[in-house]
Amino acid sequence: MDSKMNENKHILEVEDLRVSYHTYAGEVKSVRGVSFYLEKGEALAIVGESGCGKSVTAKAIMGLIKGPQGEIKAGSEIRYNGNNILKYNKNQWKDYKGGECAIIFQDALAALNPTMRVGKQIAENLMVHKQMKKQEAAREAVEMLRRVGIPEPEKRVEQYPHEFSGGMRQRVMIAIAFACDPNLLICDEPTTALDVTIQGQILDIIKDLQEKRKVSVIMITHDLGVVANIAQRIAVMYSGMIVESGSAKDIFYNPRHPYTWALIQSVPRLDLENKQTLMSIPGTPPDLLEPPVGCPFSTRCSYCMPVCREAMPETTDFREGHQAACWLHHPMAPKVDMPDFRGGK
Ligand SMILES: Nc1ncnc2c1ncn2[C@@H]1O[C@H](COP(=O)(O)OP(=O)(O)OP(=O)(O)O)[C@@H](O)[C@H]1O
Repeated sequence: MDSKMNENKHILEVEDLRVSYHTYAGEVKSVRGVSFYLEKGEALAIVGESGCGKSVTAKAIMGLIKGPQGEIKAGSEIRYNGNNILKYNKNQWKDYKGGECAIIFQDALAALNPTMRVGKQIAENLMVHKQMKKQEAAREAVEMLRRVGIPEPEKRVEQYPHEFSGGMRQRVMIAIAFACDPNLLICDEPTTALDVTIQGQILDIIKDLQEKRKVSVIMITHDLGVVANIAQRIAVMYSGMIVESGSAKDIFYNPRHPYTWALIQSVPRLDLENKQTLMSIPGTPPDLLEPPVGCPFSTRCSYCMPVCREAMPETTDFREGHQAACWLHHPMAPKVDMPDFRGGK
């Protein structure tokens, strides 16, 4: 990737990110050479099963990997508007974390301050990041709650987080995140704990704010179904690596990695009506204490060839921006029948 050429287009470029945790059991290699970019104003989804390194990647971008247990390996780069944030000094981190990027976690109750009324929590952000006066910030806090769909916001600003339902608390988190007016928003499983109807409402709010404010979004989820309407591009993660990435259309209709095939077959598709059999992926992901030398998916892959257990596959480029790391795409690999995901009625 030519970083200079893309500096104006890409708000974020992650290159060869490697993150480990040092535990009593040994070194957990949580993220093992992840590279991706995020264009200004776009929404990118990072999708994969639990434990594949999605949250650790998000934490690295937010500067939340703490030593001595957590270590970002030398050679990793996270460039925000062209500058490697891993080389930031204290003040640069403060500006970046305070005003440039925000994160929405799955567990809103843990992320909110239980001792402070929600209106005050939003207003404080507005006072710090938008230099508003107290009264103006209090008025704007009401407006922000209204914008994220909280009824009777004038009353609700006076309440504490425990007085809100799960879905309403998630809306408060979104309001707080947007109060900083971020250019980059990371949503880490923002709807996982919520029921399906509320999930849809929360995703709509994020999508609406993203489009109106031209915020660049990274949406992290284990559920491919969640990203279909929100993400323009998708990166599929497995065992600390990105195994496939491309436009949402490429990933849903023309996926090239057997893990993506398995993921898609585990998500219900409305356009296939009753023609689809849902599958779960047999087996478990590899232990990140001792990741395999070959393709990490080889132990669960029904297309596995002997070479897959011996060496990591190279990345193959397909259509523009669509890549997958799988030996099946080597020009000399035996031809196999790939599943057809074009679907439709
Ligand atoms: N503080 C930590 N100490 C030790 N290991 C950790 C720590 N945080 C994460 N890990 C390990 O790093 C790996 C990746 O974890 P991560 O939380 O990024 O997964 P994930 O894909 O976000 O899954 P989930 O959705 O379940 O959080 C896992 O094996 C996890 O056990």
